[in-house]
Amino acid sequence: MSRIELDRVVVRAATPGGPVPEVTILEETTLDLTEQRVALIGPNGSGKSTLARLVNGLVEPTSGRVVVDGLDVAKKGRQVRRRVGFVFTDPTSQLVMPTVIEDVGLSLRHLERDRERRAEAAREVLASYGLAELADRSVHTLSGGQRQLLALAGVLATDPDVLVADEPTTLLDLRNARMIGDLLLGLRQQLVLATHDLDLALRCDRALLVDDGAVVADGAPAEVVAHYRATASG
Ligand SMILES: Nc1ncnc2c1ncn2[C@@H]1O[C@H](COP(=O)(O)OP(=O)(O)OP(=O)(O)O)[C@@H](O)[C@H]1O
Repeated sequence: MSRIELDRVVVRAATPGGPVPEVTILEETTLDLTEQRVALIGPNGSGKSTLARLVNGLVEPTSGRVVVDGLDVAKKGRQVRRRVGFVFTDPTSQLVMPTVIEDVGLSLRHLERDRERRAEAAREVLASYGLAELADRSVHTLSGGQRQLLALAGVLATDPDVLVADEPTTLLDLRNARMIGDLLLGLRQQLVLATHDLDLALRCDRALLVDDGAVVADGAPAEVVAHYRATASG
C-alpha cells in the first residue's frame, strides 16, 4: 500500500490587486495517509481540491513538504506523476484525442512504444471497461458517464499506485455515479477521493473533513460524516 505524507504544508495564493496580498488556502497541515481509501469531504471552497492536487504536484505547497512513497513531490514531480493518477470532475479536460481508442493510446504511450501493439493494448483496456464498441467514436459524442469511465480507464491503464479523484461523480446521474463510485472503491490502488457524496465517503477507510482551509476532523468516516452533518445543519 502507498503512503502519502504532508509535513507542515501551507498553501497560500497571491491576490493581485486584492485588499490583502496573499490568502491562505490551506493552513498548516500534517498528515500521514496509509489507508486504502481516504475521503476528503467538506463545504464548497473549503480546500478539498487543493489538498487533492497537492498529492501529484498540481498545487505546490508554499511551505512544507508532500511525500508520496518516499518521493518528495516538489523534487521528483515526474516520478510522482507516473505513480499518482488523477481524475477530474469534468473528464472533458483530460480527454484530448479525437477518438476514444486514440485517447487510451495516448495514456499508454510511456508503456508501449510500438504503435500497433499500443493500439491493441488500448483495445484491451476498452474491452475490460465495457467500452469496446465506442473505440472509434469521437470523445465528444459520449455521454457524461461514458466519458468519466473512459477518463478513469485511461488513467488506470497506466497502472498508478495511487489514484486521486476530485469529485468524479458530481456531474453524473445516479446510475453512473454508482457505477463509477463502485469502481473507485473496488480498486487495488490507494484512493484519495474528494467528494460531496457522503455515502461514498462512508464506504472509505478514513475521512478528513476540510473546512475553511483546515482539516477539522479526521478519522473513521462514520464519525467524521456525523460531525460534518451536525456542523452543516448549524
Ligand atoms: N490559485 C488560487 N488563487 C486564489 N484562490 C484560490 C486559488 N485556488 C483556490 N483558491 C480558493 O481557495 C479555496 C479552496 O478552493 P478548493 O478548490 O480547494 O475548494 P473545494 O473544497 O475543492 O471546493 P468545491 O467543493 O467547491 O470544489 C476557495 O475559496 C478558492 O476560491
